[in-house]
Amino acid sequence: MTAGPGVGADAAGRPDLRLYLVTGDVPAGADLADVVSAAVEGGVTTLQLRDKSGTRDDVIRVGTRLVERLAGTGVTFIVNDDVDAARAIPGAGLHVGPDDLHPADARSSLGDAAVIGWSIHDVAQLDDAAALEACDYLAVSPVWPTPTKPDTTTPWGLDGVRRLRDAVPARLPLVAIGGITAANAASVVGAGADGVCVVSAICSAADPQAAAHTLRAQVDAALGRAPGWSP
Ligand SMILES: Cc1ncc(COP(=O)(O)OP(=O)(O)O)c(N)n1
Ligand SMILES: Cc1nc(C(=O)O)sc1CCOP(=O)(O)O
Ligand SMILES: [Mg+2]
Repeated sequence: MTAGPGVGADAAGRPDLRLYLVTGDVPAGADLADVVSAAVEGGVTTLQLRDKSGTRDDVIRVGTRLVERLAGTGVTFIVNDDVDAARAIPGAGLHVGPDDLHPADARSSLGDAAVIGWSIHDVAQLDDAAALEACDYLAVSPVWPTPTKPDTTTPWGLDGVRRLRDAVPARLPLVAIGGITAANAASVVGAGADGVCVVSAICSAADPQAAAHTLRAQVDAALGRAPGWSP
C-alpha cells in the first residue's frame, strides 16, 4: 500500500523486515536506547516500540528519542497499537493486531507513507481485503509460545508459517514472531517468512550487538537458500 518512504523504508516505501526488533524488558541497569543502538549496529533492520504499560506521553517521548538514535541508519521505526502516538512521532509506522484499530483506519489516519503491519492470529483474517490492502506486511502471530507474551493465540508452528505464506498475496511480506532465537530463525525463514521478529533474543542478551549479528547472519543465509529449505 505504501506510496512513499517513511522512516527507514526504501524509495518505494518498502521496509526492510529481515531482522525486526520489538522492544521489551532490558537487563537491570541497561538503557533501552543503548540496547537499541547496539542491536542496530548488529544488524537490526526494523524497530518496534512496544510499551504495554506506559502512557501515550511516555511512548511519544521514548519513541522520539529512538527515532533520533535511528537517524541515518535506514532502520524502519514502528509504534505498537497506538495510532495517536505514531502520529506524534515523525515518520513512525504502526503495528496493530486483530483486537486493535483496523489497518484501514490506521492507513486513513497515518497516510500513505507510513509502514503498517497486522498480526495474523486466524486465517479468516485473510478474507478482509480492506485490511490486506492497507498493510505493508503481515506477522505470523505467534510461531511458538513465548513467556514474553503469555496471552498469545494458538501457535502456528512452522507448518502454519508455510500455510500462511501460501495463502497471503505474494506482494505482502510475512514476518514471524514468538519464541524465535538464533537456533530456530533459519527454519522460520525456510518455512517462508521474509523476516523474523524478536524481543528476548536481543533485549535480554548480555551482548545485544552480538545477538543481533548472529540472528541477522542466520536470516541472511536462510534467505539466500532455496525456498522450502530447512535445517
Ligand atoms: C511484529 C509484531 N507482531 C505481532 C505483534 C503482536 O500484536 P498484538 O497481537 O496486537 O499484541 P500486542 O503486541 O499488542 O500485545 C506485535 N506487537 N508485533
Ligand atoms: C510482542 C509479541 N507478539 C507476539 C505474537 O504472537 O503476536 S509474541 C510477542 C513476544 C515475542 O517475544 P520473544 O521474541 O521473546 O519470544
Ligand atoms: Mg496490539
